[in-house]
Amino acid sequence: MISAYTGTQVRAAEEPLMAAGLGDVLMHRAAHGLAKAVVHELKSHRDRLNGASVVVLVGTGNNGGDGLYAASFLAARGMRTTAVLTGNAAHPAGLAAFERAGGRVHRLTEAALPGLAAEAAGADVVIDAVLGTGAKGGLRENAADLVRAITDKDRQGVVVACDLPSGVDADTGAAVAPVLPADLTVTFGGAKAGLLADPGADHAGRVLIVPIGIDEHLPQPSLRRLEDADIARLLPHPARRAQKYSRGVLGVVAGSEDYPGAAVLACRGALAAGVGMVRYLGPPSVAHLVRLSCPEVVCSTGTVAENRVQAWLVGSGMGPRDHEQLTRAREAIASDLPVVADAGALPALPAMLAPHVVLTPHAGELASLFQRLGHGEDREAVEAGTLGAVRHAAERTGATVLLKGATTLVSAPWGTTFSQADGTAWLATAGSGDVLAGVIGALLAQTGSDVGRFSKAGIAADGRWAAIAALGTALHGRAGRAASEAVSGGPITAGRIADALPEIWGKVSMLSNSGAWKRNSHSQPLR
Ligand SMILES: NC(=O)C1=CN([C@@H]2O[C@H](COP(=O)(O)OP(=O)(O)OC[C@H]3O[C@@H](n4cnc5c(N)ncnc54)[C@H](OP(=O)(O)O)[C@@H]3O)[C@@H](O)[C@H]2O)[C@@H](O)CC1
Ligand SMILES: Nc1ncnc2c1ncn2[C@@H]1O[C@H](COP(=O)(O)OP(=O)(O)O)[C@@H](O)[C@H]1O
Ligand SMILES: [K+]
Repeated sequence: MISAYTGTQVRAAEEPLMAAGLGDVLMHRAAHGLAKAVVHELKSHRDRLNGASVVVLVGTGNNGGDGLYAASFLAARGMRTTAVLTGNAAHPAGLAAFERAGGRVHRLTEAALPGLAAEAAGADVVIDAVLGTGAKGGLRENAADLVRAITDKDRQGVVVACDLPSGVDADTGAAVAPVLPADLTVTFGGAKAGLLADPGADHAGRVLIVPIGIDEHLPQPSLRRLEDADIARLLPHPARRAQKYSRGVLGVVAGSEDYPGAAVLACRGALAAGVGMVRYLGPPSVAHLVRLSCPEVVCSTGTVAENRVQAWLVGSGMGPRDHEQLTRAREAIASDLPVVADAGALPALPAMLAPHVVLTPHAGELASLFQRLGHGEDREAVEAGTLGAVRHAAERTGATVLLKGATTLVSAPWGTTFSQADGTAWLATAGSGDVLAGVIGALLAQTGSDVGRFSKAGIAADGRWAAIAALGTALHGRAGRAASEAVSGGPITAGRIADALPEIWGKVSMLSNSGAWKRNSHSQPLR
């Protein structure tokens, strides 16, 4: 599991060590980690480190100090290093170390700007050490002009951000332009939440976490990301004496005369994600198509209450005129069972929901939801601050909210938040969200009542709905990537995501099963 923290949390964790006089030690650890990462980047791009050119953009605070110390280590290894001081001061000890190591120092003035921008654009590495966790707002004046000038040029080398790209908010991921987009962000003490939420994640590139010895002082993370080992631990496996009902039944209320395909894709997603059975409720023409496409699905009639299931999926491919389906959706939401409420169900929600109801809007749908709730956040505002938006929506509705996008965020109403970025942009294809809703529905049906599975992984009972939604997102993303890789990185259709999912499930599960497999391979076969 990747844990991420707000800037304030990390600074508070540094506090006891600072008070013990270890501030310099922390900074040296950070700077060493940054320098090592730069060397690693350089080695993957060129044969010799000697003579490589490094330009470090330096701010007035400790972030600039990290950059200067890191650059001094690089200068000592024979690299041509230039520091551009963007403010009227710089970390004194860091600057002295840099000058001792033979680095060149330039102050950023209007006159010097074009030349320095050209040097940065031509450098093998640019280190962005202008602003870190202490920043308020975006880059000021000259520094902003310099970043614009560098961005406008054809760059040769890589950009490495020190702690976070300057202009990105460490807590929220909101960004104030201009931001120099990084290929790699080297972050200290713990990942900053803003690196795992868009638009911050857009600017961060790859993220490397450098430990600086503050782990024991870090609080509960503000944001988490499931990795392969977590997925392996959380995925359900049928007990030896399982039968289809004990494995979980998902009721699907989706599709309409206008969008029958959504029902099919939701069912395919659910079937691929290991559910014991899918029961479909909907118009006869859609049920006919579902039967033809997925003969495994049992099509039922009657009300929601008349159909026994462990979880519901409602809303995919439904419109405002699909009254019978909307009635079913409302009944499912009012039941005490876990529910995924997707697409067409979102406008039909009651004012107050509970965490076992998982809403799955994209940014546009979340903006519409806010407008119905009397809040002014439009789509642009949601996209400019996805983490704030998803948390606000969860608090306002009482539901678990999953905001879809390149980075998908899931928030429980009291703040357990997950960020998953497992997929590929090829997932942005019609029907992809229907498959995701099916996958999450299937996982709710299988694991919703299994509180122990999540508590063993450190996830509180009330946070498990968000964890299940994150788990589904992680599988969906990985399946999309695998489907695209199967066609050499080419485009995919939504159905392919479902087709690729069982193998992804199997491969990831082998991580947790490997111990048992080893034991089995040593045991004698029965004769
Ligand atoms: N604690 C430690 O020992 C460790 C800290 N570490 C490192 O320290 C970083 C945090 O350092 P920090 O607190 O000095 O803040 P930082 O992000 O450098 O910026 C604040 C400075 O910039 C200025 N400024 C503010 N806003 C601005 C703007 N919009 N545009 C321009 N300038 C602006 C503001 O001055 P002002 O002009 O407002 O008076 C202030 O001087 C952290 O991210 C990590 O890299 C690591 O080494 C681990 C050990
Ligand atoms: N650029 C992207 N990179 C990765 N995943 C994406 C990207 N854009 C969309 N997705 C994912 O694709 C799915 C699209 O869902 P949705 O917008 O509901 O599509 P539809 O309504 O057509 O089914 C979501 O899971 C979303 O997170
Ligand atoms: K920075």
